[in-house]
Amino acid sequence: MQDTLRITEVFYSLQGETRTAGLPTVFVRLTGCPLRCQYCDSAYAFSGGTVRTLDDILEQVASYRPRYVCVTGGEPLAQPNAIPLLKQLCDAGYEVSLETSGALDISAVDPRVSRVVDLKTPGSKEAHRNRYENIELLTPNDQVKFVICSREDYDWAVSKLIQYGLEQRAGEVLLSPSHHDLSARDLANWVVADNLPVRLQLQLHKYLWNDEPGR
Ligand SMILES: C[S@@+](CC[C@H](N)C(=O)[O-])C[C@H]1O[C@@H](n2cnc3c(N)ncnc32)[C@H](O)[C@@H]1O
Ligand SMILES: Nc1nc2[nH]cc(C(=O)O)c2c(=O)[nH]1
Ligand code: SF4
Ligand SMILES: [Mg+2]
Repeated sequence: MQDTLRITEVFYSLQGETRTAGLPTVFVRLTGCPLRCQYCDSAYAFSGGTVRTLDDILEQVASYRPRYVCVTGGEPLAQPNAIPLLKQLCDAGYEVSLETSGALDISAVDPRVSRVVDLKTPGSKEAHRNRYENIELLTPNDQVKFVICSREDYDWAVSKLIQYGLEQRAGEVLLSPSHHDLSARDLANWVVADNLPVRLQLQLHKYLWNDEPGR
């Protein structure tokens, strides 16, 4: 029996988020998530999907001849075979990133992978799922993200930034407005007013293609 994963979609687009925003990237979206963030834009990946072998997934990724590959979901780390998938993508020579909720242990992820760890804010309604042990594992190859729904979420994110010295641990600290909840302009103005050591990130793909799946 070959290793398999349940997959919602594999597609080639422009990375809309994180430090590689704007770069052509293949996305591998794994099916299923144990969280239910109130803002989730990928709820179509909670169920369904197709069971595929790792070899089959790697073959489709290779067909696009990409430089960057992003493994996302759903929650990728909810499937144990996400770990060998990430390793094999690195072995194939891609620059690999992983989008994760931060609710599951990130320690087994190949160190070549840039782990994008979302610290869930109170506005997500899933902040009780944060696994704070993950913070100690972060390296400059990793990124921490806060999706901000309100001024209260922003103040909470600033307190976590200071409490854990996040900008010393991770290569990037990203603040993203929750799409439909908060204007990017308000968040931008708060970041400048407070002179924060963070990067504002917008979801570029939503400006380009709205909220279509597969983009
Ligand atoms: C769909 S999740 C999949 C990976 C993983 N489950 C996680 O939450 O990181 C990918 C990223 O999109 C973010 N996201 C989801 N819905 C969003 C929204 N409405 N506005 C801004 N970011 C959103 C998540 O917070 C997460 O950082
Ligand atoms: N273009 C594009 N960039 C993305 N970056 C992270 C995404 C995600 O859903 O995790 C995503 C996505 O869905 N589309
Ligand atoms: S953890 Fe990620 S995929 Fe799961 S509900 Fe939250 S944003 Fe959506
Ligand atoms: Mg998305």
